[in-house]
Amino acid sequence: MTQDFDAIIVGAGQAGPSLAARLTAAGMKTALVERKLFGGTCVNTGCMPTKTLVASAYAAHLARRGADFGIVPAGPVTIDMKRVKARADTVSTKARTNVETWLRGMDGLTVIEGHARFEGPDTLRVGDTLLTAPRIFLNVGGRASVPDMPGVGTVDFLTNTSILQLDAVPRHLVVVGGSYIGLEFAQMHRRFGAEVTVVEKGPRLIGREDEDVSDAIRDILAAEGIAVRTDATCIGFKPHADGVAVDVDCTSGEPTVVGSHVLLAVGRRPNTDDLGLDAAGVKRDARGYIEVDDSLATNVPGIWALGDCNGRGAFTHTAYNDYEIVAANLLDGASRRVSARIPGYALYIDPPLGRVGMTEAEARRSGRNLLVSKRPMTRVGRAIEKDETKGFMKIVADQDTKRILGAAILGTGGDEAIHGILDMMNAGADYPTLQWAVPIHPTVSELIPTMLGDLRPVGREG
Ligand SMILES: Cc1cc2nc3c(=O)[nH]c(=O)nc-3n(C[C@H](O)[C@H](O)[C@H](O)COP(=O)(O)OP(=O)(O)OC[C@H]3O[C@@H](n4cnc5c(N)ncnc54)[C@H](O)[C@@H]3O)c2cc1C
Ligand SMILES: NC(=O)c1ccc[n+]([C@@H]2O[C@H](COP(=O)([O-])OP(=O)(O)OC[C@H]3O[C@@H](n4cnc5c(N)ncnc54)[C@H](O)[C@@H]3O)[C@@H](O)[C@H]2O)c1
Repeated sequence: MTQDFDAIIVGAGQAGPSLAARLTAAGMKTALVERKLFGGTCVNTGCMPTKTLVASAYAAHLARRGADFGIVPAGPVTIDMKRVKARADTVSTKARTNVETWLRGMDGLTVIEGHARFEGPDTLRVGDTLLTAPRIFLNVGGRASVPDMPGVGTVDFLTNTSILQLDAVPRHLVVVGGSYIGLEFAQMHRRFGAEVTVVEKGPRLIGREDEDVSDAIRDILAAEGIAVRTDATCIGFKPHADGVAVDVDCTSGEPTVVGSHVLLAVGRRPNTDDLGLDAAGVKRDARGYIEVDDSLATNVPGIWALGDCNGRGAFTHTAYNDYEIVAANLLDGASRRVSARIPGYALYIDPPLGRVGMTEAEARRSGRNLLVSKRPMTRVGRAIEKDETKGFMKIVADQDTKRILGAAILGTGGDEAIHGILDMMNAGADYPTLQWAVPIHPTVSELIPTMLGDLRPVGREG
Protein backbone atom coordinates (compact mmCIF):
# COMPACT_ATOMS: atom_id res chain seq x y z
CA MET A 1 0.00 0.00 0.00
CA THR A 2 1.22 3.52 -0.75
CA GLN A 3 0.07 6.61 1.13
CA ASP A 4 0.86 10.11 -0.16
CA PHE A 5 1.42 13.05 2.15
CA ASP A 6 2.54 16.67 1.91
CA ALA A 7 5.10 16.06 4.63
CA ILE A 8 6.54 13.14 6.62
CA ILE A 9 8.32 13.46 9.95
CA VAL A 10 10.44 10.58 11.24
CA GLY A 11 10.82 10.58 15.03
CA ALA A 12 8.66 11.98 17.83
CA GLY A 13 11.53 13.49 19.82
CA GLN A 14 11.98 17.15 20.60
CA ALA A 15 11.52 18.64 17.11
CA GLY A 16 9.06 16.31 15.37
CA PRO A 17 5.86 16.84 17.36
CA SER A 18 6.02 20.66 17.34
CA LEU A 19 6.86 20.61 13.64
CA ALA A 20 3.84 18.38 13.04
CA ALA A 21 1.65 20.96 14.77
CA ARG A 22 2.95 23.78 12.57
CA LEU A 23 2.76 21.81 9.31
CA THR A 24 -0.77 20.57 9.93
CA ALA A 25 -1.89 24.04 11.01
CA ALA A 26 -0.55 25.27 7.67
CA GLY A 27 -2.87 22.76 5.96
CA MET A 28 -0.32 20.11 5.07
CA LYS A 29 -1.40 16.49 5.18
CA THR A 30 1.33 15.14 7.43
CA ALA A 31 2.52 11.75 8.69
CA LEU A 32 4.66 11.25 11.78
CA VAL A 33 6.45 7.92 12.22
CA GLU A 34 7.74 6.79 15.63
CA ARG A 35 9.30 3.38 16.19
CA LYS A 36 9.43 3.32 19.96
CA LEU A 37 8.48 5.80 22.67
CA PHE A 38 6.73 9.09 21.98
CA GLY A 39 8.81 11.95 23.33
CA GLY A 40 12.11 10.28 22.41
CA THR A 41 15.25 10.39 24.54
CA CYS A 42 14.61 13.47 26.68
CA VAL A 43 11.21 12.35 27.90
CA ASN A 44 11.90 8.64 28.31
CA THR A 45 15.58 7.99 28.97
CA GLY A 46 17.25 11.41 29.14
CA CYS A 47 16.53 14.77 30.74
CA MET A 48 13.21 14.08 32.44
CA PRO A 49 13.91 10.85 34.34
CA THR A 50 17.47 11.91 35.16
CA LYS A 51 16.52 15.33 36.49
CA THR A 52 13.76 13.69 38.55
CA LEU A 53 16.37 11.32 40.00
CA VAL A 54 18.75 14.24 40.57
CA ALA A 55 15.99 15.91 42.60
CA SER A 56 15.58 12.78 44.76
CA ALA A 57 19.35 12.63 45.25
CA TYR A 58 19.38 16.30 46.26
CA ALA A 59 16.61 15.65 48.80
CA ALA A 60 18.68 12.81 50.30
CA HIS A 61 21.78 15.00 50.41
CA LEU A 62 19.93 17.87 52.09
CA ALA A 63 18.28 15.52 54.57
CA ARG A 64 21.72 14.20 55.57
CA ARG A 65 22.90 17.78 55.96
CA GLY A 66 19.90 18.68 58.14
CA ALA A 67 22.04 19.35 61.19
CA ASP A 68 23.94 22.08 59.27
CA PHE A 69 20.67 23.99 59.14
CA GLY A 70 19.56 23.27 62.70
CA ILE A 71 17.20 20.51 61.63
CA VAL A 72 17.66 17.36 63.66
CA PRO A 73 16.59 14.27 61.71
CA ALA A 74 14.54 11.65 63.57
CA GLY A 75 16.93 8.93 62.39
CA PRO A 76 19.37 8.06 59.65
CA VAL A 77 18.36 8.88 56.08
CA THR A 78 17.40 5.76 54.16
CA ILE A 79 16.68 5.43 50.45
CA ASP A 80 13.64 3.60 49.09
CA MET A 81 14.98 3.09 45.58
CA LYS A 82 11.72 1.55 44.40
CA ARG A 83 9.91 4.79 45.23
CA VAL A 84 12.72 6.89 43.79
CA LYS A 85 12.40 4.93 40.54
CA ALA A 86 8.60 5.07 40.59
CA ARG A 87 8.76 8.86 40.86
CA ALA A 88 10.99 9.11 37.78
CA ASP A 89 8.81 6.62 35.90
CA THR A 90 5.69 8.65 36.70
CA VAL A 91 7.20 11.90 35.44
CA SER A 92 8.35 10.25 32.21
CA THR A 93 5.14 8.35 31.63
CA LYS A 94 2.97 11.44 32.08
CA ALA A 95 5.10 13.43 29.65
CA ARG A 96 5.13 10.60 27.09
CA THR A 97 1.36 10.17 27.34
CA ASN A 98 0.86 13.91 26.89
CA VAL A 99 2.96 13.93 23.70
CA GLU A 100 1.20 10.88 22.31
CA THR A 101 -2.29 12.18 23.16
CA TRP A 102 -1.47 15.53 21.59
CA LEU A 103 -0.21 13.92 18.39
CA ARG A 104 -3.08 11.45 18.05
CA GLY A 105 -5.60 14.27 18.46
CA MET A 106 -3.90 16.56 15.94
CA ASP A 107 -6.09 17.43 12.93
CA GLY A 108 -4.40 16.54 9.65
CA LEU A 109 -1.77 14.28 11.25
CA THR A 110 -1.48 10.54 10.67
CA VAL A 111 0.53 8.89 13.44
CA ILE A 112 2.27 5.71 12.32
CA GLU A 113 4.07 3.38 14.71
CA GLY A 114 7.00 1.52 13.19
CA HIS A 115 10.51 1.84 11.85
CA ALA A 116 10.88 4.14 8.83
CA ARG A 117 13.49 3.47 6.16
CA PHE A 118 14.11 5.29 2.88
CA GLU A 119 13.37 3.54 -0.41
CA GLY A 120 14.01 6.69 -2.44
CA PRO A 121 14.41 10.44 -1.92
CA ASP A 122 10.68 10.96 -1.41
CA THR A 123 9.67 7.48 -0.24
CA LEU A 124 9.88 5.75 3.12
CA ARG A 125 8.86 2.23 4.02
CA VAL A 126 7.21 1.42 7.35
CA GLY A 127 6.43 -2.28 7.45
CA ASP A 128 4.32 -3.09 4.40
CA THR A 129 3.37 0.53 3.76
CA LEU A 130 5.14 2.98 1.48
CA LEU A 131 4.84 6.65 2.44
CA THR A 132 5.67 9.41 -0.02
CA ALA A 133 6.00 13.17 0.40
CA PRO A 134 7.86 16.04 -1.24
CA ARG A 135 9.09 17.12 2.24
CA ILE A 136 10.70 14.74 4.72
CA PHE A 137 11.97 15.78 8.14
CA LEU A 138 14.34 13.49 10.04
CA ASN A 139 14.28 13.79 13.83
CA VAL A 140 15.70 10.36 14.62
CA GLY A 141 17.95 11.27 17.59
CA GLY A 142 20.67 9.05 18.95
CA ARG A 143 21.52 6.30 21.38
CA ALA A 144 24.30 5.40 23.78
CA SER A 145 27.53 4.60 22.03
CA VAL A 146 29.09 1.28 23.05
CA PRO A 147 32.64 1.24 21.71
CA ASP A 148 34.44 -2.02 21.15
CA MET A 149 36.44 -1.73 24.37
CA PRO A 150 38.44 -4.81 25.49
CA GLY A 151 36.13 -7.33 27.18
CA VAL A 152 32.99 -5.24 26.83
CA GLY A 153 31.16 -8.18 25.29
CA THR A 154 32.01 -10.46 28.21
CA VAL A 155 30.29 -8.49 30.97
CA ASP A 156 26.92 -6.98 31.82
CA PHE A 157 26.96 -3.22 31.56
CA LEU A 158 24.39 -0.46 31.89
CA THR A 159 23.63 2.47 29.59
CA ASN A 160 21.63 5.60 30.34
CA THR A 161 18.53 3.58 29.39
CA SER A 162 19.01 0.39 31.40
CA ILE A 163 20.32 2.14 34.53
CA LEU A 164 16.87 3.72 34.87
CA GLN A 165 15.46 0.25 35.54
CA LEU A 166 17.47 -0.20 38.78
CA ASP A 167 15.16 -0.42 41.76
CA ALA A 168 17.93 -1.12 44.26
CA VAL A 169 21.00 0.98 44.97
CA PRO A 170 24.11 -0.56 43.39
CA ARG A 171 26.80 -1.57 45.86
CA HIS A 172 29.57 -0.10 43.73
CA LEU A 173 28.81 1.72 40.49
CA VAL A 174 31.74 2.17 38.12
CA VAL A 175 30.94 4.96 35.68
CA VAL A 176 33.01 4.89 32.51
CA GLY A 177 33.04 8.39 30.98
CA GLY A 178 33.38 11.58 33.00
CA SER A 179 31.11 13.94 31.12
CA TYR A 180 27.43 15.00 31.26
CA ILE A 181 25.78 11.60 31.54
CA GLY A 182 28.48 9.99 33.65
CA LEU A 183 28.74 12.76 36.22
CA GLU A 184 25.00 13.19 36.71
CA PHE A 185 24.53 9.47 37.36
CA ALA A 186 27.72 9.27 39.47
CA GLN A 187 26.65 11.94 41.92
CA MET A 188 23.02 10.82 42.18
CA HIS A 189 23.99 7.21 42.93
CA ARG A 190 26.58 8.31 45.46
CA ARG A 191 23.84 10.28 47.18
CA PHE A 192 21.55 7.24 47.05
CA GLY A 193 24.29 5.39 48.96
CA ALA A 194 26.39 3.57 46.36
CA GLU A 195 30.15 3.49 46.28
CA VAL A 196 31.01 5.24 43.01
CA THR A 197 34.12 5.35 40.84
CA VAL A 198 34.30 7.52 37.71
CA VAL A 199 36.77 6.35 35.07
CA GLU A 200 37.68 8.89 32.39
CA LYS A 201 40.19 8.31 29.61
CA GLY A 202 41.00 12.01 29.28
CA PRO A 203 43.27 13.90 31.66
CA ARG A 204 40.33 15.61 33.37
CA LEU A 205 36.59 15.41 33.87
CA ILE A 206 34.25 17.19 31.46
CA GLY A 207 37.20 17.94 29.24
CA ARG A 208 35.46 20.44 26.94
CA GLU A 209 35.21 22.91 29.83
CA ASP A 210 37.92 25.16 31.22
CA GLU A 211 40.44 23.51 33.50
CA ASP A 212 39.28 25.48 36.53
CA VAL A 213 35.74 24.19 35.96
CA SER A 214 36.96 20.58 35.62
CA ASP A 215 39.08 20.90 38.76
CA ALA A 216 36.29 22.40 40.83
CA ILE A 217 33.88 19.66 39.72
CA ARG A 218 36.39 16.98 40.62
CA ASP A 219 36.77 18.53 44.08
CA ILE A 220 32.99 18.71 44.54
CA LEU A 221 32.58 15.03 43.62
CA ALA A 222 35.61 13.91 45.64
CA ALA A 223 34.25 15.71 48.72
CA GLU A 224 31.19 13.47 48.49
CA GLY A 225 33.37 10.37 48.39
CA ILE A 226 33.32 9.69 44.64
CA ALA A 227 36.59 8.18 43.40
CA VAL A 228 37.79 9.73 40.13
CA ARG A 229 40.30 7.99 37.87
CA THR A 230 41.47 10.08 34.95
CA ASP A 231 44.02 9.30 32.20
CA ALA A 232 42.48 5.80 31.98
CA THR A 233 43.65 5.14 28.45
CA CYS A 234 43.57 1.36 28.73
CA ILE A 235 40.10 0.52 30.02
CA GLY A 236 39.03 -3.13 29.81
CA PHE A 237 36.39 -5.36 31.42
CA LYS A 238 36.41 -8.88 32.91
CA PRO A 239 33.70 -10.83 34.69
CA HIS A 240 34.35 -11.02 38.45
CA ALA A 241 32.69 -12.91 41.30
CA ASP A 242 31.53 -9.56 42.73
CA GLY A 243 30.38 -8.10 39.43
CA VAL A 244 32.73 -6.62 36.85
CA ALA A 245 36.46 -5.98 37.07
CA VAL A 246 37.33 -2.78 35.23
CA ASP A 247 40.96 -2.33 34.24
CA VAL A 248 41.86 1.28 34.77
CA ASP A 249 45.61 0.80 34.64
CA CYS A 250 46.10 4.53 34.67
CA THR A 251 49.13 6.53 35.63
CA SER A 252 48.45 6.00 39.34
CA GLY A 253 46.18 4.11 41.74
CA GLU A 254 44.92 0.53 41.79
CA PRO A 255 45.11 -1.04 38.31
CA THR A 256 41.65 -2.66 38.60
CA VAL A 257 38.37 -1.53 40.14
CA VAL A 258 35.68 -4.12 40.88
CA GLY A 259 32.17 -2.78 40.58
CA SER A 260 28.82 -4.46 41.17
CA HIS A 261 27.55 -2.43 38.19
CA VAL A 262 29.20 -0.62 35.29
CA LEU A 263 27.63 2.33 33.45
CA LEU A 264 28.97 3.16 30.01
CA ALA A 265 28.61 6.91 29.46
CA VAL A 266 31.11 7.45 26.69
CA GLY A 267 29.08 9.45 24.22
CA ARG A 268 26.15 9.04 21.85
CA ARG A 269 25.78 7.94 18.25
CA PRO A 270 23.09 9.05 15.82
CA ASN A 271 20.27 6.70 14.77
CA THR A 272 21.21 7.01 11.12
CA ASP A 273 22.65 3.58 10.33
CA ASP A 274 19.27 1.88 9.83
CA LEU A 275 17.44 4.68 8.04
CA GLY A 276 18.31 3.67 4.47
CA LEU A 277 19.90 7.07 3.84
CA ASP A 278 21.86 5.70 0.88
CA ALA A 279 18.60 4.89 -0.94
CA ALA A 280 17.72 8.57 -0.72
CA GLY A 281 21.25 9.80 -1.43
CA VAL A 282 21.45 11.66 1.90
CA LYS A 283 25.05 12.26 3.00
CA ARG A 284 26.37 11.41 6.46
CA ASP A 285 29.69 12.46 7.96
CA ALA A 286 32.35 10.04 9.21
CA ARG A 287 30.63 9.76 12.62
CA GLY A 288 27.23 9.05 11.07
CA TYR A 289 25.66 12.49 11.57
CA ILE A 290 23.47 13.68 8.71
CA GLU A 291 25.18 16.55 6.92
CA VAL A 292 23.09 19.72 6.89
CA ASP A 293 23.58 23.32 5.80
CA ASP A 294 22.95 26.36 7.95
CA SER A 295 19.17 26.00 7.46
CA LEU A 296 19.27 22.29 8.39
CA ALA A 297 18.61 21.14 4.82
CA THR A 298 20.43 17.97 3.76
CA ASN A 299 22.16 17.59 0.39
CA VAL A 300 18.90 16.15 -1.03
CA PRO A 301 16.27 18.81 -1.81
CA GLY A 302 13.12 18.28 0.27
CA ILE A 303 14.89 16.44 3.14
CA TRP A 304 15.84 18.15 6.39
CA ALA A 305 17.53 16.76 9.54
CA LEU A 306 16.74 18.13 12.98
CA GLY A 307 18.00 17.45 16.50
CA ASP A 308 20.78 15.16 17.69
CA CYS A 309 21.01 13.32 14.36
CA ASN A 310 22.51 16.35 12.56
CA GLY A 311 25.45 16.77 14.93
CA ARG A 312 24.77 20.52 15.27
CA GLY A 313 23.57 20.21 18.85
CA ALA A 314 23.13 17.50 21.45
CA PHE A 315 20.50 18.98 23.72
CA THR A 316 16.75 19.16 23.96
CA HIS A 317 16.76 22.92 23.49
CA THR A 318 18.94 22.68 20.38
CA ALA A 319 16.62 20.05 18.89
CA TYR A 320 13.64 22.28 19.64
CA ASN A 321 15.44 25.28 18.19
CA ASP A 322 16.05 23.24 15.03
CA TYR A 323 12.28 22.88 14.73
CA GLU A 324 11.87 26.64 15.19
CA ILE A 325 14.43 27.35 12.46
CA VAL A 326 12.93 24.93 9.94
CA ALA A 327 9.33 26.00 10.65
CA ALA A 328 10.15 29.72 10.45
CA ASN A 329 11.99 29.35 7.15
CA LEU A 330 9.41 27.07 5.57
CA LEU A 331 6.21 28.63 6.83
CA ASP A 332 6.97 32.21 7.85
CA GLY A 333 9.31 33.27 5.06
CA ALA A 334 12.16 33.75 7.54
CA SER A 335 15.81 33.00 6.89
CA ARG A 336 16.91 31.74 10.26
CA ARG A 337 20.29 30.03 10.54
CA VAL A 338 21.63 27.52 13.03
CA SER A 339 24.96 29.37 13.14
CA ALA A 340 23.18 32.29 14.85
CA ARG A 341 22.51 30.11 17.88
CA ILE A 342 24.50 30.96 20.99
CA PRO A 343 25.43 27.69 22.69
CA GLY A 344 24.10 27.30 26.21
CA TYR A 345 23.63 24.28 28.45
CA ALA A 346 23.78 23.03 31.99
CA LEU A 347 25.35 20.07 33.75
CA TYR A 348 22.97 18.88 36.44
CA ILE A 349 25.29 17.87 39.17
CA ASP A 350 24.81 19.73 42.44
CA PRO A 351 25.73 22.52 42.38
CA PRO A 352 24.89 22.75 38.69
CA LEU A 353 27.10 24.20 36.00
CA GLY A 354 25.35 26.75 33.78
CA ARG A 355 27.26 27.57 30.63
CA VAL A 356 26.91 29.94 27.72
CA GLY A 357 29.11 30.85 24.78
CA MET A 358 32.86 30.35 24.66
CA THR A 359 34.99 28.87 27.39
CA GLU A 360 37.86 31.07 28.52
CA ALA A 361 40.26 28.74 26.69
CA GLU A 362 38.30 29.10 23.44
CA ALA A 363 38.19 32.87 23.85
CA ARG A 364 41.95 32.99 24.40
CA ARG A 365 42.54 30.90 21.30
CA SER A 366 40.38 33.29 19.27
CA GLY A 367 43.09 35.93 19.61
CA ARG A 368 40.80 38.66 20.97
CA ASN A 369 41.74 41.15 23.68
CA LEU A 370 39.97 39.63 26.64
CA LEU A 371 38.54 40.71 29.92
CA VAL A 372 37.80 38.07 32.58
CA SER A 373 36.05 38.25 35.92
CA LYS A 374 35.78 35.41 38.39
CA ARG A 375 34.08 35.18 41.76
CA PRO A 376 33.90 32.26 44.19
CA MET A 377 30.44 31.27 45.42
CA THR A 378 31.76 31.86 48.96
CA ARG A 379 31.33 35.55 48.06
CA VAL A 380 27.70 35.25 46.95
CA GLY A 381 25.21 36.13 49.69
CA ARG A 382 22.47 33.85 48.41
CA ALA A 383 24.87 30.89 48.41
CA ILE A 384 26.04 31.70 51.94
CA GLU A 385 22.47 31.89 53.19
CA LYS A 386 21.69 28.51 51.62
CA ASP A 387 25.01 27.11 52.88
CA GLU A 388 25.79 26.01 49.33
CA THR A 389 29.02 27.86 48.61
CA LYS A 390 30.83 25.42 46.32
CA GLY A 391 31.92 26.56 42.87
CA PHE A 392 32.49 29.90 41.19
CA MET A 393 31.21 32.22 38.48
CA LYS A 394 33.26 33.43 35.56
CA ILE A 395 32.53 35.85 32.73
CA VAL A 396 34.69 36.43 29.64
CA ALA A 397 34.24 39.58 27.53
CA ASP A 398 35.80 41.19 24.48
CA GLN A 399 37.75 44.28 25.51
CA ASP A 400 37.26 45.98 22.13
CA THR A 401 33.61 45.27 21.30
CA LYS A 402 32.49 45.10 24.94
CA ARG A 403 30.48 42.00 24.09
CA ILE A 404 30.23 39.11 26.51
CA LEU A 405 31.84 36.08 24.88
CA GLY A 406 30.93 33.42 27.41
CA ALA A 407 30.26 32.57 31.02
CA ALA A 408 30.22 29.68 33.46
CA ILE A 409 28.25 29.62 36.69
CA LEU A 410 29.19 26.55 38.69
CA GLY A 411 27.16 27.09 41.81
CA THR A 412 23.77 26.96 43.42
CA GLY A 413 21.17 28.18 40.94
CA GLY A 414 23.78 28.33 38.17
CA ASP A 415 21.45 26.63 35.67
CA GLU A 416 18.96 29.48 36.06
CA ALA A 417 21.27 32.44 36.71
CA ILE A 418 23.18 31.83 33.46
CA HIS A 419 20.11 32.91 31.51
CA GLY A 420 20.63 36.55 32.48
CA ILE A 421 23.87 36.44 30.52
CA LEU A 422 22.52 34.21 27.75
CA ASP A 423 19.63 36.59 27.11
CA MET A 424 21.90 39.64 26.93
CA MET A 425 24.22 37.86 24.50
CA ASN A 426 21.24 36.87 22.41
CA ALA A 427 19.99 40.45 22.37
CA GLY A 428 23.42 41.55 21.15
CA ALA A 429 23.84 43.89 24.12
CA ASP A 430 27.27 44.89 25.38
CA TYR A 431 28.31 44.23 28.97
CA PRO A 432 27.94 47.83 30.21
CA THR A 433 24.23 47.52 29.38
CA LEU A 434 23.94 44.49 31.64
CA GLN A 435 25.91 46.32 34.31
CA TRP A 436 23.11 48.87 34.56
CA ALA A 437 20.43 46.30 35.31
CA VAL A 438 19.05 46.38 38.85
CA PRO A 439 18.99 42.73 39.91
CA ILE A 440 16.90 41.29 42.69
CA HIS A 441 18.40 40.70 46.11
CA PRO A 442 19.25 38.10 47.31
CA THR A 443 19.97 36.09 44.19
CA VAL A 444 22.99 34.54 42.52
CA SER A 445 22.23 36.72 39.48
CA GLU A 446 22.64 39.92 41.47
CA LEU A 447 26.40 39.42 41.42
CA ILE A 448 26.57 39.47 37.62
CA PRO A 449 26.69 43.30 37.31
CA THR A 450 29.25 43.36 40.15
CA MET A 451 31.37 40.83 38.27
CA LEU A 452 31.16 42.92 35.12
CA GLY A 453 32.56 45.81 37.13
CA ASP A 454 35.49 43.57 38.08
CA LEU A 455 36.45 42.53 34.51
CA ARG A 456 40.24 42.56 34.11
CA PRO A 457 42.44 42.13 31.01
CA VAL A 458 44.11 38.73 30.51
CA GLY A 459 46.72 37.59 28.02
CA ARG A 460 46.00 35.75 24.77
CA GLU A 461 47.11 32.21 24.11
CA GLY A 462 49.81 31.32 21.62
C1 LIG B 1 20.87 10.57 30.21
C2 LIG B 1 20.62 11.80 29.38
C3 LIG B 1 20.33 12.99 30.00
C4 LIG B 1 20.10 14.13 29.22
N1 LIG B 1 19.84 15.31 29.87
C5 LIG B 1 19.64 16.41 29.14
C6 LIG B 1 19.35 17.65 29.78
O1 LIG B 1 19.27 17.74 31.00
N2 LIG B 1 19.14 18.74 29.01
C7 LIG B 1 19.21 18.68 27.64
O2 LIG B 1 19.02 19.69 26.99
N3 LIG B 1 19.49 17.52 27.01
C8 LIG B 1 19.70 16.40 27.73
N4 LIG B 1 19.95 15.23 27.10
C9 LIG B 1 20.00 15.22 25.62
C10 LIG B 1 18.59 15.18 25.04
O3 LIG B 1 17.87 14.10 25.59
C11 LIG B 1 18.67 15.06 23.54
O4 LIG B 1 19.52 16.05 23.03
C12 LIG B 1 17.31 15.20 22.90
O5 LIG B 1 16.39 14.25 23.38
C13 LIG B 1 17.43 15.07 21.37
O6 LIG B 1 16.18 15.13 20.80
P1 LIG B 1 15.93 14.62 19.32
O7 LIG B 1 14.56 15.09 19.00
O8 LIG B 1 17.02 15.03 18.44
O9 LIG B 1 15.99 13.03 19.39
P2 LIG B 1 15.29 11.97 20.32
O10 LIG B 1 14.67 12.59 21.51
O11 LIG B 1 16.29 10.90 20.55
O12 LIG B 1 14.08 11.41 19.42
C14 LIG B 1 14.28 10.64 18.28
C15 LIG B 1 13.09 9.74 18.08
O13 LIG B 1 13.18 9.14 16.79
C16 LIG B 1 12.76 7.80 16.86
N5 LIG B 1 13.36 7.09 15.71
C17 LIG B 1 14.68 6.92 15.45
N6 LIG B 1 14.85 6.28 14.28
C18 LIG B 1 13.62 6.05 13.77
C19 LIG B 1 13.15 5.44 12.60
N7 LIG B 1 13.99 4.94 11.68
N8 LIG B 1 11.82 5.34 12.41
C20 LIG B 1 10.95 5.85 13.33
N9 LIG B 1 11.34 6.45 14.45
C21 LIG B 1 12.66 6.57 14.68
C22 LIG B 1 13.27 7.35 18.21
O14 LIG B 1 12.56 6.21 18.66
C23 LIG B 1 13.03 8.59 19.07
O15 LIG B 1 11.76 8.56 19.68
C24 LIG B 1 20.16 14.06 27.82
C25 LIG B 1 20.42 12.84 27.18
C26 LIG B 1 20.64 11.73 27.95
C27 LIG B 1 20.91 10.43 27.25
N1 LIG C 1 22.69 18.17 31.30
C1 LIG C 1 22.59 17.94 29.99
O1 LIG C 1 22.22 18.80 29.21
C2 LIG C 1 22.92 16.58 29.49
C3 LIG C 1 22.96 15.51 30.36
C4 LIG C 1 23.31 14.28 29.84
C5 LIG C 1 23.56 14.14 28.50
N2 LIG C 1 23.49 15.20 27.68
C6 LIG C 1 23.81 15.05 26.25
O2 LIG C 1 24.20 13.73 25.95
C7 LIG C 1 25.42 13.76 25.21
C8 LIG C 1 26.24 12.57 25.55
O3 LIG C 1 26.74 12.64 26.88
P1 LIG C 1 27.95 11.73 27.34
O4 LIG C 1 28.35 12.17 28.70
O5 LIG C 1 27.65 10.28 27.13
O6 LIG C 1 29.03 11.99 26.22
P2 LIG C 1 30.17 13.06 25.99
O7 LIG C 1 30.52 12.92 24.57
O8 LIG C 1 29.83 14.39 26.52
O9 LIG C 1 31.36 12.53 26.89
C9 LIG C 1 31.88 11.24 26.82
C10 LIG C 1 32.98 11.12 27.83
O10 LIG C 1 33.46 9.80 27.82
C11 LIG C 1 34.87 9.82 27.66
N3 LIG C 1 35.22 8.62 26.93
C12 LIG C 1 35.01 8.40 25.61
N4 LIG C 1 35.44 7.17 25.29
C13 LIG C 1 35.91 6.63 26.44
C14 LIG C 1 36.47 5.40 26.76
N5 LIG C 1 36.65 4.45 25.81
N6 LIG C 1 36.82 5.17 28.05
C15 LIG C 1 36.65 6.11 29.01
N7 LIG C 1 36.12 7.32 28.76
C16 LIG C 1 35.76 7.56 27.50
C17 LIG C 1 35.18 11.09 26.91
O11 LIG C 1 36.52 11.49 27.12
C18 LIG C 1 34.15 12.04 27.53
O12 LIG C 1 34.60 12.61 28.72
C19 LIG C 1 26.10 15.06 25.56
O13 LIG C 1 26.78 15.57 24.43
C20 LIG C 1 24.97 15.96 25.95
O14 LIG C 1 24.63 16.83 24.93
C21 LIG C 1 23.18 16.42 28.15
